[in-house]
Amino acid sequence: PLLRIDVVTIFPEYLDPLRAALLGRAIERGLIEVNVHDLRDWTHDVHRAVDDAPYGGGPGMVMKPQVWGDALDDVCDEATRLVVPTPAGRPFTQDMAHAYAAEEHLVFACGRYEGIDQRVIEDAARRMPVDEVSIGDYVLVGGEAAVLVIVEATARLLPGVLGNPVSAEQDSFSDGLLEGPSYTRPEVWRDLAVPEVLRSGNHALIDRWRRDQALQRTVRRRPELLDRLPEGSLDHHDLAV
Ligand SMILES: OB(O)c1ccc2cc[nH]c2c1
Repeated sequence: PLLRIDVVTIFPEYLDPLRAALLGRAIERGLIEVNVHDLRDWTHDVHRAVDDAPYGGGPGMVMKPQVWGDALDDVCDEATRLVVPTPAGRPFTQDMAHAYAAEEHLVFACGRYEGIDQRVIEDAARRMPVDEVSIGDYVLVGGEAAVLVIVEATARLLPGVLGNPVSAEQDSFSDGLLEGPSYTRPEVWRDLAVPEVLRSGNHALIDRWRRDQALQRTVRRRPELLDRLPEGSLDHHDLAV
């Protein structure tokens, strides 16, 4: 496969959606290999315990290092990049999705409770690249949903996974602006008409209109993205928006 993915979790069924739809077909076609492992297969006790009380006190439980260490010893190999979703992680971005799409083997460690004993990450980092990654400024109950997001954003960049190949430059966020509105038939729907310009056939005008819409939307919803635009990417038309 172009990319091998292993996921370690106490809720393997949470990753079933990876086998549906487009990604499912890419797996069937051998473009991507996805293996999901139940962390409890590496527990040592009759209770199959994966968590314990936190040193220093505080609420909740922490996931045991021994269990994670044994699991990652079996699942990771020389080509692995280990990805650990956590609210305390580096923000996951489209650039990181491209970097992950270029990897050979990704292993995702899904935390639950208050997270995984930090020594698991420290120990792994002695042998392989490790990324602690956040998919956004909100807190989930576990890393599994974050893995679904990261895998989808990464796999769609692989050649052959999507029907129409994703041209990176057409991808939203690639010109640094948000995508503007899209329309299809009928021309009028619930007394709402499609903007005239889109039916004009004047493609220079249409491109200009679309860029204006993208700019206006970005100014309104994500003004901070404008600071990150490469120098000179806004022309005098844009600045008039
Ligand atoms: O919001 B998150 O990205 C996230 C990731 C992992 C865990 C583990 C316990 N809560 C979590 C939240």
